[in-house]
Amino acid sequence: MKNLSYLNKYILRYKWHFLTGTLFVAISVVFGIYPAQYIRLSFNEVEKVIHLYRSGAAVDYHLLSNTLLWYAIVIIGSSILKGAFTFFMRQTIIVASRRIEYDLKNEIYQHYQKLHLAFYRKNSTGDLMNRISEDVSRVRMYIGPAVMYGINVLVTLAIVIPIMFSISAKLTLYVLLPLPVLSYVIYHVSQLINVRSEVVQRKLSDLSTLAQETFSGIRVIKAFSKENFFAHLFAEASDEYSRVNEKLYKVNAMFMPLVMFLIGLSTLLTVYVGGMETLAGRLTTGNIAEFILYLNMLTWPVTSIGWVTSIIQRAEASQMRINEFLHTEPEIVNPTEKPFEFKGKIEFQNVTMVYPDSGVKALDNVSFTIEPGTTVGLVGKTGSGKSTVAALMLRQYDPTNGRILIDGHDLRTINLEDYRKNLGVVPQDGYLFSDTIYNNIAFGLDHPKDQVIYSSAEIADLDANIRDFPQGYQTRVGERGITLSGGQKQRTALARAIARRPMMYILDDCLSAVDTETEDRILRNIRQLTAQATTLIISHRISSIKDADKIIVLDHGRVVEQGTHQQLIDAGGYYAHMYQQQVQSAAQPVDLE
Ligand SMILES: Nc1ncnc2c1ncn2[C@@H]1O[C@H](COP(=O)(O)OP(=O)(O)OP(=O)(O)O)[C@@H](O)[C@H]1O
Repeated sequence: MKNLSYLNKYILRYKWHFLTGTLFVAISVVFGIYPAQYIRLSFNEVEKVIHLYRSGAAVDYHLLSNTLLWYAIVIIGSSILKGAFTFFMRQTIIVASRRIEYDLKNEIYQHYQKLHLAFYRKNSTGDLMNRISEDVSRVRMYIGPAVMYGINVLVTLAIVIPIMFSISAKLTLYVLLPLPVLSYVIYHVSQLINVRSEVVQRKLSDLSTLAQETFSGIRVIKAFSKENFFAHLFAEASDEYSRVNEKLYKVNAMFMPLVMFLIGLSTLLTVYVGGMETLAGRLTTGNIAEFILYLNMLTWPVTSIGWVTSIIQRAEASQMRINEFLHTEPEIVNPTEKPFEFKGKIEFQNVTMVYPDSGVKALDNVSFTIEPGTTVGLVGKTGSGKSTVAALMLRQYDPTNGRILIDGHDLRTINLEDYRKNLGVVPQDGYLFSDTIYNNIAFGLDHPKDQVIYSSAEIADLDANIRDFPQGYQTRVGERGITLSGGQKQRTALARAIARRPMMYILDDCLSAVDTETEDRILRNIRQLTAQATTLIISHRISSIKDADKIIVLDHGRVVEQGTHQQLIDAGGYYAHMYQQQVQSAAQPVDLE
């Protein structure tokens, strides 16, 4: 219960729901008692009349039928009221549990949003999804049904058992004897059902993951003629799923017969012991009928003790997993609310970056300066640390050593939101949302205007392409939408950054799928748009950065050279060699043999 105590704040928030719910439970139990008592009275009335008849005395049948009719009305009326209050009980407690489920999901989701990128690398998407859906559902079972039936058990036992004892302590003890056994058995069967359901759930999720992978990778599967292989994998996974499902059905099938057997045993004991007591003159036949009804009232609550216990155990395990995420502190938080106006100067001072999860040293003692309004090229071979520079500039990670100054202030001390608002970032993999092209370009804007969206697409050399689509800017991309070409995707991601009219562009190899001519045109367009904007172009293609005011050359995480294209060519070092290689391979005739 230690982990579940986290939910107390929510239970307190909805305390009135729970308090009125408890009251409704009590009222419904009280109304459940009347039918039992009036059944006893009816039996006693009929027994009295039988005695009178046998003794030859006059019998007032009219009075008897009136009395029985009146009892019947009370029995039906209280049953209806019991039903009504059970309905109110569900409306309060179950509704509160649904609201708590909603609040908890939102809390987890908002917390996810605050967490740093390393957290997302450590935990799989499936795990994140499971905690917000599966685990929260299990926790809801505790707040809703478990609390409701828990209250029901307590109230029913507290009201019914004293009444039973007041009639016959002996009969009560005999009748209650099988009930703890019932509860214990239900607990074990429920545990078994839970364990097997979890296995079924896991197999189902394996099956869905396989199906999802197949659909996402269908092009590769077809290209490699692997359809039969995947069909075979799917059949195997399906067989496994139905095998574990059969095992679950077996325990499920045991559940009801077991309950019925134990309830039957209790009823048998009531009739037998009650009959003996009636013969001894200590009870009436009405009492036996009354006891059978009390027994019916107790059966479900006592059964539910086992069920509720197993729900609580599962909820505890789920809440533990949820708490583990909720207690993960975001490593990068906005340090201040003080407004920050970014002018465009960035300075890396002896920056070293070792990724905490992989231990890879991506940058080693890197120093450089980017002056406001200039265009800087960052070039290097694959894996040399270029994207890491961009990630550090965005403060997606903090450097292991050294510091990054933004207009002279340490990046760790400035208002992150204000700073990031001024950046137009186009990552290597410019993710697009399953939405219209228009909305994808407008993503970073609070109040998008058509003119800004269209002009941004024009600057990214995309407008003509979009207008060729039958639905133009309203064309949907991604799932259930059209498939954009690699270059179109990259240019849409670029238009999204341009639409913000940022102070600084960080273009991380984002035009690799676009031909060099178009790339030149786009970069010229950006320069024309904002002369004051600072631009960092990351590329392994020298043609993309050769016109930059400054070029920084990275190799194995170290800055090996800095200067303009001409200076670096003249120096005849690493850059000049790289340039030579790229020029040669571009000029190489393609061997068609
Ligand atoms: N999030 C991360 N966690 C752990 N290691 C990482 C992470 N990102 C990059 N690395 C590692 O850091 C090194 C530098 O990677 P980085 O992406 O910065 O290189 P790059 O120059 O941008 O390469 P490319 O041109 O192929 O994109 C690589 O060895 C990479 O495996």
